[in-house]
Amino acid sequence: MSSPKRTSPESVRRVACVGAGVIGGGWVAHFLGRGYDVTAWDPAPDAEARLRRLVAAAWPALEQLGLAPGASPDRLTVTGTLEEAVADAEFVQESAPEKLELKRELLAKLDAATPAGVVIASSTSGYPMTDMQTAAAAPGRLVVGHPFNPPYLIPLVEVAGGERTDPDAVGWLSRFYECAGKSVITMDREVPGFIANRLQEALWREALHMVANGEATVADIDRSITEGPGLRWAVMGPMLTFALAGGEGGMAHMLDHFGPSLKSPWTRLEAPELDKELYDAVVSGCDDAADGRTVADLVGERDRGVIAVLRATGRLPRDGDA
Ligand SMILES: NC(=O)C1=CN([C@@H]2O[C@H](COP(=O)(O)OP(=O)(O)OC[C@H]3O[C@@H](n4cnc5c(N)ncnc54)[C@H](O)[C@@H]3O)[C@@H](O)[C@H]2O)C=CC1
Ligand SMILES: C[N+](C)(C)CC(=O)CC(=O)[O-]
Repeated sequence: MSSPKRTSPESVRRVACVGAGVIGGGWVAHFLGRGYDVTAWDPAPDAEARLRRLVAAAWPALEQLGLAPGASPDRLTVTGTLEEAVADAEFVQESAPEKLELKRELLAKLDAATPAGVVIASSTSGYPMTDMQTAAAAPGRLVVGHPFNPPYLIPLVEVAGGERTDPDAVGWLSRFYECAGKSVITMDREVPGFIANRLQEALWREALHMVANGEATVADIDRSITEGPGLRWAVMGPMLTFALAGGEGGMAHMLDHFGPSLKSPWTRLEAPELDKELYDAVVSGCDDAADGRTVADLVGERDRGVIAVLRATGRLPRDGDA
């Protein structure tokens, strides 16, 4: 079967956003800031007013991030029907409520209304595309593109196809998001919750246990992250952060020293077996991620980054402040 003709990711100019709440509206703001023409459709009676307020509120942040030439909120058209929104689209982003049956029906409708070949992405927070593409006539162009709130500020988007998704559509979507200024993780298989939401949910689950047991207050939970590991995570992910906990010995020393604590009652989730395969994958993964940077380089980078985050969040005076 030959691949359908679609505009190259670099040449896309017209984007449609279907569902314009918190995330759909955030996508609209992002694409407008990047200089695209955006059409949007949402069935709620107050959707257009809400969307235009969201875009206006986001615009100062978009200006600070740097607008693309010609970018303007005036390039947003809110349509009266789903069909009008997607009629000329070169890419469609679906951000309707997280209900499986609704997504199935909506993706099938979008597939029927969108020009052949055009890729349709779903913002779903966790449904595998295999479960959502069942009713579509052309499921090959349906891909998950999971953003983070707000999509105009948080760079990450996770891309994953379903069993019936055409691999070319996955590759196209990843490249398109890169052209649109996103930081993309392309997954080669479906994992419910993708990568980041699985990590977030593990933390969230532990937090809820502690609140339910009266072991920590909601404020304790939040401060334990914003004044603790969260500051480092903005600079370096949990893997390299813990590699630095091993000092000059890096992740291997960290695992030898603290690996056995995986089995401690620190977590209420079941721990994986720290066998040799996992040990080696984590150690060599950290070496790859360091990409030639020494421990001293990484320590300097982390420290400068954490100080910048402390300044940016007003916990340290900014350069030039009295
Ligand atoms: N809120 C968040 O932090 C994140 C949400 N997501 C995902 O984004 C999607 C949208 O979530 P939110 O924006 O938070 O929800 P929301 O409730 O803020 O917005 C949903 C919008 O969809 C509209 N809608 C209702 N039925 C529709 C239909 N049949 N077709 C098109 N639009 C319809 C609603 O009027 C509403 O404006 C969900 O799949 C969610 O899992 C993804 C990342 C983060
Ligand atoms: C709460 N949530 C599961 C909808 C969050 C996300 O999906 C991503 C985010 O913005 O953290």
